[in-house]
Order: sequence, then structure tokens, then C-alpha cells
Amino acid sequence: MTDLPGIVITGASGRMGQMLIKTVLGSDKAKLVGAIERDGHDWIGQDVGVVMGGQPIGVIVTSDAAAAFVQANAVIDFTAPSATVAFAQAAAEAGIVHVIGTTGMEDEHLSQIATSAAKATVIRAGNMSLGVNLLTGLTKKVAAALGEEFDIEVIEAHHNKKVDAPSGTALMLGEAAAEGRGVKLSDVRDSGRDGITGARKTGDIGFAVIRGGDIVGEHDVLFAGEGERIILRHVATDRGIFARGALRAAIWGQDQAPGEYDMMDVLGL
Ligand SMILES: NC(=O)c1ccc[n+]([C@@H]2O[C@H](COP(=O)([O-])OP(=O)(O)OC[C@H]3O[C@@H](n4cnc5c(N)ncnc54)[C@H](O)[C@@H]3O)[C@@H](O)[C@H]2O)c1
Ligand SMILES: O=C(O)C1=N[C@H](C(=O)O)CCC1
Repeated sequence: MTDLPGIVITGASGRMGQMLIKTVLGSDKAKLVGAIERDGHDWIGQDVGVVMGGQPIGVIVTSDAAAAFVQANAVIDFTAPSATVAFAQAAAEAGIVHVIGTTGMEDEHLSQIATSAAKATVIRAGNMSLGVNLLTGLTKKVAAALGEEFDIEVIEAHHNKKVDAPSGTALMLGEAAAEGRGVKLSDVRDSGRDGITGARKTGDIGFAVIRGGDIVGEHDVLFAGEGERIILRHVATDRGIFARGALRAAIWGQDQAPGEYDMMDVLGL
């Protein structure tokens, strides 16, 4: 039991944080050794089992990442971009695996994470589920098989609390489509149409965003041609799929050299 990898969860009170804590506590392949929340959060100093409505489990919520990481083998982090950059530095200093589910990263965040990955194993994906990572491979294949006469649109829907758009998953799928076509997404990306936009540009990859209610996460990749359409779809109904993928990544990362990896590496896809 004591040899199991010790996992710290950041953003412990969040939608994903709570799901991750339940997933680690229910696993026989890892143990929970830390729970982190931001400074000033009312969970700080309390037993995480109790604040989640159950029995004490002996893990006290803290905002001190460095202290939590020294006694851990991995941190699973679904928080916000600036927090994730700070956790990447602390994980590199402690020499532990950093699994990043946080989305909405700008280039500046990504380059700081790349610096940390010189010293630590970092596994990052906009979506940790098996289904979406399979869909990513399929999207690349279909995009490679079809010519520019098929317009590619990525349509995503999420709950009304989500703060970033397009979703990390939509961008992963857009990247895969662009790769299949042999182009850079940044050269063909068309997000946020509004007003007199002009006709659609051939070769563009479009993004459409829906926010509402408690939608966990839905993604369509539409290939629209003359007289026919292909739609590749993933529907998430339970955040457990992301948490199970992230825990699998944390365990897989224990045997990897420092560097940057994604879920395709973890799943061998
Ligand atoms: N990659 C995936 O598979 C996947 C799946 C679901 C969600 N996400 C992403 O995970 C992130 C979190 O999503 P959520 O729905 O759980 O959000 P949420 O708002 O419910 O939770 C975020 C948590 O992070 C905490 N936090 C923020 N800054 C912090 C800091 N500096 N230190 C410690 N904690 C801090 C907040 O207090 C909050 O509890 C988003 O970027 C979302 O897009 C990714
Ligand atoms: O709830 C969220 O936020 C999600 N974020 C990820 C994304 O941005 O794609 C994965 C799906 C859920």
C-alpha cells in the first residue's frame, strides 16, 4: 500500500478537483497525499474528506504547493493557466510528474511550462478521455483523406460556468484536422463569426461554441461537402472519464524521462 504513487490534487474544491479526489481515493493503484486550493479559500486547513461531505481521511487542504509536492510522486492539476504555470515550476523543483488538464493556455503559459518540462515529466491534454483521443486520430485521418472541398467545422458545447473558448478539446480536434491537411491551424483558424463576415474561406477550419446549463462536454467535427456531410462526435456525460484518464497519465508518467507528453503518448495511440 505504501509503495503506491502519492498524488496531489490542485483546485481541490473545483468540479474536476472533487472528481479527481474521488477517483484517486477509489483507486488501488495510487494514494491521495495532498489537496491544494488557492490562498484564502475556505477549505484551507480542513480535512478534504470532511469538506467533501464524508469522513476525515487525514489529508488537510493547503495552499503550500512546495510542501505538498515534496511528499508526492505526481500532481494532477485542473485549475487555471497562471496557477498551472506556478505549479509546473514547483513540480519541476520537487521532481514530480505534472499532469495538466487546464485549458485556455496562451503561448506565454505554454513556453513557461516547456521550461519546467526540461526538469520534470509533464503530461498535458485538453481532454484526458480515451474517446476524445481516439476521435483526434480519426479526425486527422478523415481530414487527410478529404480535400478542401469539404469544409471543416468544430462545434463544441459546455456548461455555463466554463471560462475559456473554444474548448481545449475543440482546439485539439482543430489541430488534428489541420495536421491531416498538412497546414498550421493558426493559418486557417476561423473563430467567433459575428456580423457581415463574408463568405467562408476555402480551407479554413471553423469553430462554433455553445454554453449552457450543465453540459459536461460535447464535440462534433463536421466535414461538409457538396451533397454529403460526415460528422465525428464525442459526448461526455460524466467527468469521471477525464479524471480516470488523468490518473492513468500520472501513473504512466512515473516511468518516463523528463519532457512534454500528451494523452496520445499515454494511451499509445
Ligand atoms: N483536460 C481535460 O480532460 C479537462 C476536463 C475537464 C476540465 N478541464 C479544464 O480544467 C480546468 C478546471 O475546470 P473545472 O470545471 O474543474 O473548474 P472549476 O472552476 O470548478 O475549478 C477550478 C479550481 O481551481 C482552483 N484554483 C484556481 N486558481 C488556483 C490556484 N492558484 N491554486 C490552487 N487552486 C486554484 C479554484 O479555486 C477552483 O476550485 C479548466 O481549465 C477546464 O477547461 C480539462
Ligand atoms: O468542463 C470543462 O471546462 C471541460 N474542459 C475541457 C475542454 O476545454 O475541452 C474538456 C471538457 C470539459
